[in-house]
Formats: sequence, C-alpha cells, structure tokens
Amino acid sequence: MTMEEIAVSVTNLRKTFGNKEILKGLTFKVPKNIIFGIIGPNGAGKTTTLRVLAGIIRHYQGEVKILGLPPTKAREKGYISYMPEDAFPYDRLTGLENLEFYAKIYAKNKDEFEEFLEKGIKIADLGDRIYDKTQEYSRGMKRRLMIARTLMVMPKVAILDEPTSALDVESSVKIRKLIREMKGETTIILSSHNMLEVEYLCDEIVLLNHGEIIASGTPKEIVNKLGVKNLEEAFLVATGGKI
Ligand SMILES: Nc1ncnc2c1ncn2[C@@H]1O[C@H](COP(=O)(O)OP(=O)(O)OP(=O)(O)O)[C@@H](O)[C@H]1O
Repeated sequence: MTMEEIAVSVTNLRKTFGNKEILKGLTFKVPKNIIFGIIGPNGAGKTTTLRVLAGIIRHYQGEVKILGLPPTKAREKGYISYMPEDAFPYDRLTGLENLEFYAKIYAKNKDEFEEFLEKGIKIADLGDRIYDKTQEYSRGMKRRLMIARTLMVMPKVAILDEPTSALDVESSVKIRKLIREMKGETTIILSSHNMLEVEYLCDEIVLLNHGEIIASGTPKEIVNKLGVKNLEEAFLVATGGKI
C-alpha cells in the first residue's frame, strides 16, 4: 500500500492507565474507503483504541496517523467523526435540531450545512418523528439519529463504537444497511461483539485480546487460517474460549 492509499496507520501503539498496560504495542493499517472492524472480548482495548484514533485520548506511546496527521490534528480539520458507544442525542432538542447542531460544527458554509442536513435526514429515516424531541424516541431511533449525525458530515474517517449494541433485530438490520451503503464513500472503523455483523460488514479486521492483536486480515482469511466454520468460532478459538 502506498501512503495515498492508507487512511489510518498505527505503529506500536501503547497506552497505560495508572500502572496497567491496556494497549501493548498495536500495529495495523487501514486502507482508504473500507470498513474495518476491531473485535475482541470485553476489556480487550477496543474502545481505548478507537478513542486514540478519534483524537480523544491524547497521551499514548507509538505513532498514530490519520491521513498522515496526528489524530488531534485530523479531528481539528474535520476529517474524523466519532460515535462513542454511549452516544446519546440532546433529549430536549428534536431529531432535526440535533442534526443541525452537529452539521453546524462541521459545515464550512451554508450550502454544505444544507447538504449535511439533507443527508442526515435521509440516513436517519425517521419520517415526521424527526420533528419530535428525542426524549420521545426509542433506543433504535436514537441510535439511527446518532449514526446519521456521524456519517452525514462525510468524514474522511468515521469511527463507530458498537453501532448496533443493545438494539433489536430490525433496528440492527437497518443500521447495518446504512453502514453498508456508505461503503466506498468513507473509511469506516467500527467495533462490534456481533460476529455475523462483522462478517457481513467488514473488509478487514483485527482481533484484540488483552491489548494485543492476536489475528488480523479479512474475516475469511482468519476463518481459513484457523480451520473453523465462521468468525464466531475463530473468535472463540483465538481467544481461548470453548466452541
Ligand atoms: N479511563 C480509564 N482509566 C482506567 N482504566 C481504563 C480506562 N478506560 C479503560 N480502562 C481499562 O482498559 C481496559 C480496556 O477497556 P476498553 O473499554 O478499551 O475495552 P473494550 O475492548 O472496549 O471492552 P468492551 O467490549 O467491554 O466495551 C479495561 O480493563 C478498562 O477497565
């Protein structure tokens, strides 16, 4: 891969909290415009990694480049849009007002603001409920709004921490479709505990365990390498669980 083809490059990333080493030297590259998954058991370091990439965790060792820039710089330039796992809309605002609020932060001019908003409304797909205060929304509706907010600004890198966690089947399917439809337009980095989802969405993945990468490649490559039937089995074998 040439430099131009790489969206994110991580070299020997280490992060400690107190005296606990949470990330123990991660190295990986994410090509532009793919969907890249970070998977691993609870506490493996997925959210910590995503927070470093999003420019939220500023102190770490190693080198992280987003389109050639340190994450904080890339964030300042509006290259990154990040949806934390516990992202919630402002509940006193309507869905539309929430989108307007976020669009204003990213838009360089009025035309771009309108463009982002139009895209956000389309992605959120909430019909007339977009005019209701979000405190009246279901969990799935809130999530869709947050995904719309994250993706509508056409970031160069969208970071989604567990986009479908705690959603019912129908809401998850809708969100997966949304993400899939953005494929090729932007680089998407997501974490998930749902291996079917990861197999469906992700072009490439890294599997983290105790802050280390224990497998990487396409889902198919990992499955084949471990001689198992699917990614869920690969996950269990690689992390030492039982099938
Ligand atoms: N601010 C913090 N201070 C201290 N320890 C932290 C902090 N943030 C995370 N940790 C610890 O770092 C480890 C990795 O956490 P992280 O949230 O990155 O894992 P994860 O893979 O996203 O887990 P999950 O699947 O449960 O969301 C955990 O042991 C967690 O307790």
